[in-house]
Amino acid sequence: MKSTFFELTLNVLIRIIAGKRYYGEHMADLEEANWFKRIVTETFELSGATNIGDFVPALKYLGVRGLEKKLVILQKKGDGFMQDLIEEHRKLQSSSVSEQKRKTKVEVLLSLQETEPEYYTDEIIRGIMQTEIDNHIGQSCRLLEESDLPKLPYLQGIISETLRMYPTGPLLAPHESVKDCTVGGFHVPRGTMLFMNIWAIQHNPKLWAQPDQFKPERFHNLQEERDGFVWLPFGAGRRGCPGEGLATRIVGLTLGSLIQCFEWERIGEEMVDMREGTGLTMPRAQPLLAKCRPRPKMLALLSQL
Ligand code: HEM
Repeated sequence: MKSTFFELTLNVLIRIIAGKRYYGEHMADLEEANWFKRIVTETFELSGATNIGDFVPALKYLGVRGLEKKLVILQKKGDGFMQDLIEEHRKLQSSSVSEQKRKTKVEVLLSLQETEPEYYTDEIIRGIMQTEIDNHIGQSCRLLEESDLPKLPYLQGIISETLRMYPTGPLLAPHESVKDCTVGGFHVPRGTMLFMNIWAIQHNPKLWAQPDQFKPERFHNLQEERDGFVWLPFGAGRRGCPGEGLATRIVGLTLGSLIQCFEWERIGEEMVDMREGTGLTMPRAQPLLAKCRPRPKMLALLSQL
């Protein structure tokens, strides 16, 4: 499932950015797809790595800057990739682009560049595109649509409960205090790096009844979990995740469609291994393998896709 979901995620991102797809039918250049995949994979690997220089600053002066050097090289690769996309769109724009066509993000940014060239430089456009990257019923005669999601509270509960027990970013992103402050009686000097252990908050038995049990129904009508800062898989506040709306829709639509269209089974008698591996986004220790077959009632619809 991991490689399939990875390809889906890359397709969603590149369709928003440049209006093309890398996997499945009507795919663009395979070499370009692999290059994009490598940049995204490396970004996650390097962002999850510990920079020893952050904890022992003296090492920086001794020249131990391995991670920093790798990040600079990665930034250059990302810049090159984005610049190629910008050039490709420029060429397309100068040929004939129908006004009716829905615009990709690069097209919108390039048209802004025409009106405000001082602000929307190529460098700014590359930065905006990359931020997006760093950072998605029953059996009926139609496929699940985004507009169905608000009517599916249990599906939403499954997603919220999964993000409670297995938060993708268990320590959120590192934050730094801009000035001295006092939090819960503790003095926090300016420039302190803060990690929020949301894994611990979301498993705290004082806040959650039977925290180690998977109970999607606990989220039924429970908006206050969010307001009480006890459910924080997307962080909160000004530096909270700007992709939350997109992510919850894509995850809801993907999971809902997989349940709607297929019957799922484990590959053997053993329960699914839920142990956690290491990495920035808390991957599974063992990628998920599962068996699926189309639901008989969905065969006709699936064969038309
Ligand atoms: C299930 C999917 C996702 C989860 C669980 C998630 C979670 C998070 C978390 C925990 C943070 C750090 C927040 C903090 O430190 O307070 C974050 C930041 C961020 N996320 Fe997401 N995210 C998801 C999907 C996305 C998507 C789809 C995008 C963009 C298309 C995105 C873009 C970003 C960006 C740009 C930041 C940095 C925000 C900043 O520093 O101001 N995320 N995300």
